[in-house]
Amino acid sequence: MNTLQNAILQAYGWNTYWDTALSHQNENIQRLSPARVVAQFSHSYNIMTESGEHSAIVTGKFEFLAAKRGDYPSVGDWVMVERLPNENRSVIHAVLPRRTAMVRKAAGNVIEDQIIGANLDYLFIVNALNQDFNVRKIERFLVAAWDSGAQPVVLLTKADLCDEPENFARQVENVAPGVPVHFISALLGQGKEALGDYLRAGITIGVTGSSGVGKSTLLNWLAGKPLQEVQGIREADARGRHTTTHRELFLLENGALVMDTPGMRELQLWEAQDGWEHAFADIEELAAQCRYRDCKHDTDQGCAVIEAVNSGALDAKRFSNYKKTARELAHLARKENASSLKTSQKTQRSKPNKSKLRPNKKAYLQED
Ligand SMILES: Nc1nc2c(ncn2[C@@H]2O[C@H](COP(=O)(O)OP(=O)(O)OP(=O)(O)O)[C@@H](O)[C@H]2O)c(=O)[nH]1
Ligand SMILES: [Zn+2]
Repeated sequence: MNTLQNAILQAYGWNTYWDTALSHQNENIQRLSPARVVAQFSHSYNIMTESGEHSAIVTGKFEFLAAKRGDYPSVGDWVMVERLPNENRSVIHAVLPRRTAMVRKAAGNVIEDQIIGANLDYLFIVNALNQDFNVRKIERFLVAAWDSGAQPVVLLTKADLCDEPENFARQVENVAPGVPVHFISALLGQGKEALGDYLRAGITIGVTGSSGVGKSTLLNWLAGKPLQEVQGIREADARGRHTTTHRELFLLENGALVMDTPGMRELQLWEAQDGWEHAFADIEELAAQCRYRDCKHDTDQGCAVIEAVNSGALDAKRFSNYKKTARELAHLARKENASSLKTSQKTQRSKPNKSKLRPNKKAYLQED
């Protein structure tokens, strides 16, 4: 069938990009049907197929071949499935290569990447215009956004509580040159028009920000109704009772898709070397002018960064956040090296790119 003509797949974001991506997969994968993951449970998924919502599990072979947590499907992924005849169930054979991915490194004894949202076009970074306003937090969410490949957009909510929002916007612009900043008041219903640029048919948007900044309020306001109720397709279960389908990817009336996963709500620290360099590009630029190439920016011995802090050209707080983030990333990197060393000693046969967190450009699991 022509997947580009299917109204459901199209509504969930299937387009020529994905059609081309699929054409690069092998024939066994091409024979399957595409579907998008709309919710994730511990051992199963809800997916949107060309004939509506199904529950799904991965095949035994998929499980066998999966080397790490990030190989498994995640909300927002396009998966290739076999639909079981006369049932609202499917089995997942493969994940199409992710266009963007929000990756969280779970720091435990073993570092495992966790995909908390796939194929986002935009990441809305939400911060409130009250005493919770925190430009350092925005900086860190930006690292995550740049690293994921999604385009960041800063939304300053609760604008009704603030007399001079422009002051706050300037602070954001200082740490995030070029990143759009918008004011929102869900209370007064202000600021929706500016979001029209992002909320377009087939575009997927993630929402992140600390607890209480107004994410749920924002999402419900954008949807026009409480989201879980909007999308909660009521289905009869075996006993004939009604249950509401759990969702983490929602289709709004204007055609945009919004992702609201528990993991994305409160991002921890990110494995995010690339994103970090991008978020602190100004400091990296200064660092290039330090006298010593391995300058740690601790003493002012020819250190261009310290010099900039002393002269006021660089905000001391921004510099301290830079150092703090650097230390945490270094700590995670050490842990990762230690754990991948352990794994390779244990198995002796190395699986490709095991410790690499960036998404592969090939489908995670290929049928033979
Ligand atoms: N004054 C004002 N209050 C708002 C606005 N948006 C949200 N709030 C309030 O802020 C509080 C927190 O809002 P939520 O939407 O629950 O925040 P959240 O970010 O979803 O919080 P978590 O669910 O903990 O992640 C609620 O009491 C909202 O009514 C706004 O635009 N103006
Ligand atoms: Zn230096």
